[in-house]
Parts: sequence; structure tokens; C-alpha cells
Amino acid sequence: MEAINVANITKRYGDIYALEHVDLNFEAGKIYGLLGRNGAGKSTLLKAMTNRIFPDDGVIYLNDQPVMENDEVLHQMYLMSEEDMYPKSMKVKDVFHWTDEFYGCFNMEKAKELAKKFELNINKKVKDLSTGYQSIYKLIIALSLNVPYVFLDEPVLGLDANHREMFYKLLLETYMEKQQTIVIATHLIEEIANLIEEIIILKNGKVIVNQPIEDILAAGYSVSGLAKDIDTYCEGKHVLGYDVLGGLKIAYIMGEVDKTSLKDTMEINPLNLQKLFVELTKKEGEI
Ligand SMILES: Nc1ncnc2c1ncn2[C@@H]1O[C@H](COP(=O)(O)OP(=O)(O)OP(=O)(O)O)[C@@H](O)[C@H]1O
Repeated sequence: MEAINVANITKRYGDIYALEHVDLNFEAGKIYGLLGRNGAGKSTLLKAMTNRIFPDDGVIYLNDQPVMENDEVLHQMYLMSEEDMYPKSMKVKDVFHWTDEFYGCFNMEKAKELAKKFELNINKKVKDLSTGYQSIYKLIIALSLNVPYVFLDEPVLGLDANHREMFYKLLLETYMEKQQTIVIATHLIEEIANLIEEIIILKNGKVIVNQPIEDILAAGYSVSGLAKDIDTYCEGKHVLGYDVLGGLKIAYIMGEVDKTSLKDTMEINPLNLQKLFVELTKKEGEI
């Protein structure tokens, strides 16, 4: 079932098209990965979906209702982003309190429990938190709010590896329990590869990939071997790109695996999401 419909959204900043004719559907109860290089339009899209900015063209609907200045709809969504919604001089526990006041569906008990897990002192002012903890307190809000739509813009910014793993685990547990619609925008592609069901890739404000992660990974493969053998093997194939390591070459190929011209010295492997992303979003002339 389609829950959010992004219909023909365009957002310009001067001459720059942050988003250009973007059409997307988000189904209820799924986890989406929103990927794109720096400046691709990820944050702009999430902000438009949550009414933080207004598109120049197009409409965004949540269950057929426009999100624009629609309080009823906005109370069903939470966007976690770098932007602070409250003054930085506020204590974390007060941010929790006001979030509860605004949404009316904040699980304070869970938030306090998570704060203990992450060793976050909720009596501290937001401005006194380290970079990692500035993300952590917002993640705790995202995990403790009982809203059906959660948008996470760079959720693990500044978190150490242990805290990142903890967060992914907690996010999955929360998702299993509440079956929310979750959209995660991140550059840490491999870290979310096992978490997401659907993948959206933006490039220069346009959607270039929008499909189940399984499908896109199954649509191609990589082959490695001696450079000259790989070059011969790749003739006539849809090659996304190459990596060269000494005399060894790896080619990233779209299409069904062709075993007919494969040599014993060559090895076939599945595509990896990060590699696929890099190849699909490379600029001309970039290595
Ligand atoms: N308030 C603004 N004023 C001017 N230009 C903006 C503004 N917000 C975004 N942009 C521009 O719109 C484009 C898309 O930016 P956006 O922040 O959505 O990208 P992003 O994919 O989230 O990037 P990153 O991964 O670097 O955070 C960029 O070219 C950016 O410079």
C-alpha cells in the first residue's frame, strides 16, 4: 500500500535544482535507504516531505492528504536531522518533555532507558554534548516516538562504531515492533545494506534508482581476473566500471552472468551495494 506519494517535486535554489521532477512512492511499513552523493538532494527531499521547506512545484501526499501545513499529517512524522528544533541551551530531558507535548505519543520510559544504554546524561544541555551525543539524543527521540513515519538524515553522524551497531540493532527492534515506514539517508552504505528493503538513489536532484535492494543487486555481478582476460570478457557487455589492482582487474557488469567465455582463472562475485553506488554516481572523468 502506498503511504507517501511524492508527485513531481521540483525545488530550486537560484540556478541550482536541488530536486527536479521527483516522483516517488513510499509504501507503509518498509525501510528505505536514500542514497546520493554530497549535494544530490537527499536532505532537501526529506525536508520537503516533512514540510520544513516548500517545493517550487509538485505536491507531497501522506495517505492522500497534502503534507503542506497540515498539522494532522505532520504529527505522524518525525525527521531527525542535523538541524535543531529546540534551542541548544535546553537540557536533553526538556527536549524529551517538549517532544512529548508536541506529539503526544512519546515513550518517555523507553527514552530514559535508551539514554542509560547509550550513557547519555539527559541533565546536560544540548550545546554541551559532544558531536556523537548530539546525534544520539535525536536518535533516542526517533526510537521512542510512536509515529508511523520516521525520516533519518545522516542518523549516525559522529557516532563511534559501537554506538552505530547499537543504533542499527535498536532501529530494527523498534521496526519489528511498530512496523513503521522508515527512510534513512546516509553515506555509510554498507552499514545499512542489510537493514533496508528498498533503495532510492538521487543524482543531481533526480531519481536514478528506485527499486528493491535485492533486485538491483541481482541485476549485475562483478568479475575479476587478469586484466587482459577481463578486457576480452567484457567486450559487448554493459560494464559500469572497473577497479585495477596491479595486474588484476575487476569489472562491474550489469546483466545476467555469462559463463560461456569465463576462464578458470576468473572469479564471479555478487555486486556490492557501495560499489554499485560508486559506479552509478561517478562523474565524467572521475576515477
Ligand atoms: N538553503 C539552501 N540554499 C541554497 N542552496 C541550497 C540550500 N539547501 C540546499 N541547497 C543546495 O541544494 C543541493 C542539494 O542539497 P542537499 O542538502 O539536499 O543535498 P544532500 O544530498 O543532502 O547532500 P549531503 O550528502 O552533502 O548532505 C545542493 O547543491 C545544495 O548546495
